[in-house]
Amino acid sequence: MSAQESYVTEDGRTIGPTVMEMKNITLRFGGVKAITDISFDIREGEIRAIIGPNGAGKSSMLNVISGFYIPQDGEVWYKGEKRPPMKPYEVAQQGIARTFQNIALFEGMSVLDNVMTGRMRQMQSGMLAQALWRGKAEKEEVENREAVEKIIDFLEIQAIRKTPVARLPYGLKKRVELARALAAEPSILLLDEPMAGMNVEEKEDMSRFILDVNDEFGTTIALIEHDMGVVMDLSDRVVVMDYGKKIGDGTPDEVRSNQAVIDAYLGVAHD
Ligand SMILES: Nc1ncnc2c1ncn2[C@@H]1O[C@H](COP(=O)(O)OP(=O)(O)OP(=O)(O)O)[C@@H](O)[C@H]1O
Repeated sequence: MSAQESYVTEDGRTIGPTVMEMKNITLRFGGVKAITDISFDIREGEIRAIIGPNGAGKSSMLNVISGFYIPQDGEVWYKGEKRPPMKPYEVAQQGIARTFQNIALFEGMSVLDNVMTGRMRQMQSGMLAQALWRGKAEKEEVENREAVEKIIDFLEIQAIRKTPVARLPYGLKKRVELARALAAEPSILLLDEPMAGMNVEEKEDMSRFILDVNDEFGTTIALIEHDMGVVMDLSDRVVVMDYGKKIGDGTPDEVRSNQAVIDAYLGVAHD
């Protein structure tokens, strides 16, 4: 499949051309090489997982994609253009939203207000415009509320929309974080270990919501995950990292039968 071609998956979803490309990325922290010469692409509309054992470099890679880290070597290409070094907020403005492994919500604020903060990118009118031209600001406010309410409905969190986040159980907080990221209407949604710390039921719920988001909104999703099992049913393609290197890349079936991947997960010594 060429980078420009689209294809239809077995379950009838259309996967488009390449939207993001990591080319020969190397990232060091002092003497530690967290990522060594890794290349892979992300296609429009796909669910792309990056997996690997502890310390493999997954978080580092997610942080390169989201602009938190600038790699010493390599290039990030987005929508056909090489991305210059950017601040994380600039990357977010380009339509790349993320969630965090350790939930980063405003605990004292309600679910609704937390999700509203995800709309910052869409809020055009500044203070002056609001003062001079109330109509525009009001129209925007209505649009923002409508978009947020749609997401709240979609993720089935209506019942807790007024509840302060601090009072919610872990699994629901994760869902609120997903809602906030979605409120930005991202082209690419980055999920940092979305299932970490969840019980089986919460994992099943989160998997379903990730699939539904991808299906309903056509959002491209890249996620990192430690646990190989949970992503295999979810992902179209999987990158496998180990000790900062890419050791596998392909469909879940291809990756599952890759000997280097099996060895890495069984903890077989490497040279
Ligand atoms: N800020 C940092 N400073 C120094 N070394 C770091 C930093 N962040 C990561 N590393 C090192 O880079 C390597 C890759 O770490 P990274 O957190 O990216 O792996 P990971 O696959 O996400 O691991 P985990 O599954 O445990 O979260 C590790 O050796 C780690 O100690």
